[in-house]
Amino acid sequence: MSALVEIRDLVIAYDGAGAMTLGLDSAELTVARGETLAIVGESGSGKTTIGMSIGRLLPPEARIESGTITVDGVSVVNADAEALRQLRRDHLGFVFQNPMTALDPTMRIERQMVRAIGGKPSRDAIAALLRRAELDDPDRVMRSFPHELSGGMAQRVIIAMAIARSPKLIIADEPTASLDASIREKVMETLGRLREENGASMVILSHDLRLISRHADRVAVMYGGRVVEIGQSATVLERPAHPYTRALIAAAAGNEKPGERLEPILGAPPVLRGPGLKCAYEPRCGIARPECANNRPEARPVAARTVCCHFAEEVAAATSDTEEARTE
Ligand SMILES: Nc1ncnc2c1ncn2[C@@H]1O[C@H](COP(=O)(O)OP(=O)(O)OP(=O)(O)O)[C@@H](O)[C@H]1O
Repeated sequence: MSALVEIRDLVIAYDGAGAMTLGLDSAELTVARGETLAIVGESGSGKTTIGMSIGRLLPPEARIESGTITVDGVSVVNADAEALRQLRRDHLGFVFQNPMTALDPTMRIERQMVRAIGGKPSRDAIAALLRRAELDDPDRVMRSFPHELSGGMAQRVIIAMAIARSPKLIIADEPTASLDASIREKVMETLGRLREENGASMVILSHDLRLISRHADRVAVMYGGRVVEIGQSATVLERPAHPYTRALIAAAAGNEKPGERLEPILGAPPVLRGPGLKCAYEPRCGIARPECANNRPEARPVAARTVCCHFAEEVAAATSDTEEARTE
């Protein structure tokens, strides 16, 4: 069966104050049916741009320069206003980072749920949906205004809204980042369970590598507006083949050994003013050679994943040696 989402050679530009910035530079991504795919990368790598491009929910200053995006075989790039509305309403569900800004502060939850479900749902139907999102006093929640709920409860309301029309794809942008650390895992579990019950796919945009290692089937690592490594979560996160993925893991909180400090990634991510002609990571890369500054690496299969690095075999071999030494 074909992939649910296919993004090919996508170039998106932002027209800012006097300068053009590329948000995506020939990005490629597929989301399989029923899978959970996490997109990771530093701030500015292009996660939001690629995630929001799936529903063409980009700000007005964004332009799709070239490339294709299809969801369930339908072109998102060429869709007219009505087709787009239908796609967003019937096939996509969104969970954003901050539930308090996603909810309307002036409206009780019941009315907001009615809008999300569509038609004239009964109170029982709304209560059942809230209960599925593990809100055990749905009557009280329905009567409440958003500010009367805790952050975790508000995010569960957003999750209930996101799955209300049984979407084929849930796009979750840092779904637990604004929540208390103690409830993040539980909210993620609810989201994952509802995704599974609905047979939907999910794309999670996140900085939290530990969270996604537990909840994503595959991981796409973005850098400089491209997916530079993509594969099964365990493969990519335990034995990275791109030097940037390796650096991202070494810099991730929770990965420090006792008495050791995290290794920050030196330098800053690029701000792209045009299509890259070389490896965008080259100025920060510890193993860069002249070839990296002269030729842009294209995506290719290496050690059971797809990676854009001229020296991916070398990185993969080094990381699997380290992994073996650690498990011996
Ligand atoms: N509205 C905008 N106007 C101009 N440039 C933008 C705009 N939105 C994003 N960009 C630029 O596009 C590039 C990709 O940004 P994007 O927001 O997609 O990254 P991100 O990985 O989602 O970052 P974050 O984790 O901070 O959300 C960056 O260089 C960013 O500065």
